[in-house]
Parts: sequence; structure tokens; C-alpha cells
Amino acid sequence: MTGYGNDVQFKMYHPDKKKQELPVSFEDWEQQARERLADGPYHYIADGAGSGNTAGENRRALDNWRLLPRMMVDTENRDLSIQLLGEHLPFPVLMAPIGVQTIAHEEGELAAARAAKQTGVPYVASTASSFTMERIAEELDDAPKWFQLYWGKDKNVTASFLQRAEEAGYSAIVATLDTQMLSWREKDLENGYLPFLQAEGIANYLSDPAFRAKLERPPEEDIAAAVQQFVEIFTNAALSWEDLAFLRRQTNLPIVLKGVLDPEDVKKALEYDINGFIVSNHGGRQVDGTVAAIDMLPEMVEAAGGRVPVLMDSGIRRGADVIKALALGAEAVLVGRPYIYGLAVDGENGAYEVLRNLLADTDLTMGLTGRARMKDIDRSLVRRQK
Ligand SMILES: Cc1cc2nc3c(=O)[nH]c(=O)nc-3n(C[C@H](O)[C@H](O)[C@H](O)COP(=O)(O)O)c2cc1C
Ligand SMILES: CCCCCCC(=O)C(=O)O
Repeated sequence: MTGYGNDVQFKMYHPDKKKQELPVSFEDWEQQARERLADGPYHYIADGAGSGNTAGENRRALDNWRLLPRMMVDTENRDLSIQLLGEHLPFPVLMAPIGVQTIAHEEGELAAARAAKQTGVPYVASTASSFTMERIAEELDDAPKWFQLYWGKDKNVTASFLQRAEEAGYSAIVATLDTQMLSWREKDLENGYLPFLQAEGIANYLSDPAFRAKLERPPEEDIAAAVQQFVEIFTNAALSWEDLAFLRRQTNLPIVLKGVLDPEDVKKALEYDINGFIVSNHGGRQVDGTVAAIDMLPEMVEAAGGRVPVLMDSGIRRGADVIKALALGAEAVLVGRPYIYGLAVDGENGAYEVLRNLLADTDLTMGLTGRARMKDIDRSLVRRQK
């Protein structure tokens, strides 16, 4: 028996191996993370915006799409690799950009980056990371890496982030469009918890020459003033399509827009020489009550018209979810909270196990549905239930 999934599965079943100490299911990882984390960090990670309705809807919608397997297809040799933005990737999965990971584990993004390197899954480093993008890139070494841009009010800082990302070896920019302001997050408000105000998750700003030039005294001498400056420039509700031209001029790297749900936005963005899209509602963390990302995927793919790749995130938990998204036209998916729960439970090893298990499950689900290669996964593999 061959295949990534079979190898992982049989190692876990091996009779000499003692009972699995770490969780296997998403629900158990989340439960163990809950037991380890204080209320503030746990709710910051787990909750959605407002009532949490969108976060739940992502799951309900994914469950509503059903797989329709074909039998008697030779899937002994499966290939999950893809070409994405000129890179060969072993799996159609990326690690979603997640800010301020030291609230889950002291080694934060460094441990998550090492887990990415172990699997070959690209790591997308957030602007709001607890470590600088250069330090994370060092940990990733030659592993695939993209940089996620939060695009605030200060154009010099934005330009500087892009230049630093290019110099540090990131191969694509993910510009997140759905967080021009922070949403209404009820538990975080109740807990009075926003780690950035304690200077956690702003390493890219504190180390940035353009940001530092705005300060009267360096952050090492006056951290409160630096945090205040961060707060002032982070939000940028004035962003409009014309600003995309600025971004395009600043970098030669591919630009992928994250957080789009409306096909009209895809059509508009294509006028600005954009290289890809991530259909996402930010894991339900920004606009409470939005449509589920998976439900918009087919229309978004149609709007992109095969000109650029369309990726998807929000609610991906298991192999079946990955396969459903691919069948609905995504080139790849991003996974968020699952690896953060792994990180919270057991650092690098926990994040690695979560990823490895998701990849193994994806490989097995692909084979069991009668598909051996990515190109075999198409719309005929899914039915919408109601
Ligand atoms: C704790 C946390 C922090 C996040 N930080 C960022 C971020 O800095 N930049 C960004 O573009 N998205 C961020 N996201 C959103 C993720 O990139 C992704 O869209 C979302 O987690 C996908 O949904 P899932 O968690 O259901 O997999 C964050 C998500 C979480 C849970
Ligand atoms: C004030 C900084 C907000 C960073 C947002 C990080 C994020 O995307 C999320 O929490 O979601």
C-alpha cells in the first residue's frame, strides 16, 4: 500500500506504538487548546464576529455539499501536487495568515513555520505576526512562503513592508481586503482583550524603518507611543480600488487578494493586474451574517474565468472539506484555526500533526472518491444537498 495518507495512517495504527497522545479530531484539538489557554487568547482565536453566525454558516455550508464517489478507478498512485503562481507545491493546502501566534504558544510563528517546512505546505506570514517577517523567513529557510499585507494608512510603511518581504524571500503578497477595520467581537470586548495593545503582534511595525521614522523616541524607550502609532495607522477604511494601482507599482511579486466574496469584486480587481484571489470571510471573524465562503466559490471561479487562480478558506477542517473546495473550483485551500489549536496544544509538533493529518485525510478521501490526480477533481464530485 502506498500513498501519503496510507503511510500516516499505518504509523498511527502500528501495534508497537502506544496510544495516540495527541488528539486526532478537530473538535478534540480545539477542546485541548481550550483547556490550555486563558479566556482572552482562546476567545480571540476561536470566536467569530458578532453572534458567531458566519463562523457556524461556513461549517453548515460545507456540510451541505456532499461528495459523490466513483468506484473501480485505479487510485493506487495518487498525486496531490499543484502548480500555483509558478511554484510546484506538494499539496493543494496552505497555512492561512494568522496574527499574533504567541498568544497560543510562546514560540508562535517560529514553531508554526517549522511545522510548515516539515510538510512542504506554504506558510503565509501575517503582517500582525509576533516575530518579524525576516525572523520567520529564516526559520522557513527555502520552504515556500508568502507574505500577508495589512495595508494601513501610511504608504511609506506599506511600501517598506513590501520591500522587506521581497528581500526576505517571500514569493507572493496576500493583500487582505476584509480587515480595513477590526470587527465587533463580543467576547474580546467583554474580556477587554486585544493583544496588539500590549505590543504583541506588532513586531513588523516596531522593526520597520519607515514606522520608526514616525516616532519621536524609539519603541525600546517608549513602547506606549509606538503602540499608539500602530493603532493610528493600522486601520484604513478609506481604501478603494485605485489604491490597488499603488500596490501593483510597489512590488513585482504576484498579488493575491484575500477576503473577497462578491464576483463583481473579482471582475473589478482583474482590471488592476491581480494574480489571484482567496474567497474568504476571514473565518467568520469580520462581517457577521455573510454568506459562507464555500457557497460563493463557484461564482467566484466563474468570474475569474481561468485568468488567475482562485483559492478558498473559512471552515476547512477535514480532508472532505478540502476535496469539496477543489471540486467547486479552488486551486488550493488555506487552513486557519486547526493549526493554531495544534500550536496551542504542543507547539511545532502539534501544528505539524494537525497539518499532516489533514493532508493524510485529504489523500485518502481523494483516492476513496475515485480520483488520482488534481485534474480529476471536478464539479461531478459534488452535489448540493438543499
Ligand atoms: C486568531 C486569528 C488571527 C488571524 N489573523 C489574520 C491575519 O493577521 N491576517 C489575515 O489575513 N487573516 C487572519 N486571520 C484569518 C485567517 O487567515 C483565515 O482567513 C481564517 O482563519 C480561515 O478560517 P478558519 O479559521 O475557519 O480555517 C486570522 C484568523 C484567526 C483565527
Ligand atoms: C488591530 C490589529 C488587528 C489585527 C487583526 C488580525 C486578524 O486578522 C484577526 O484577528 O482576525
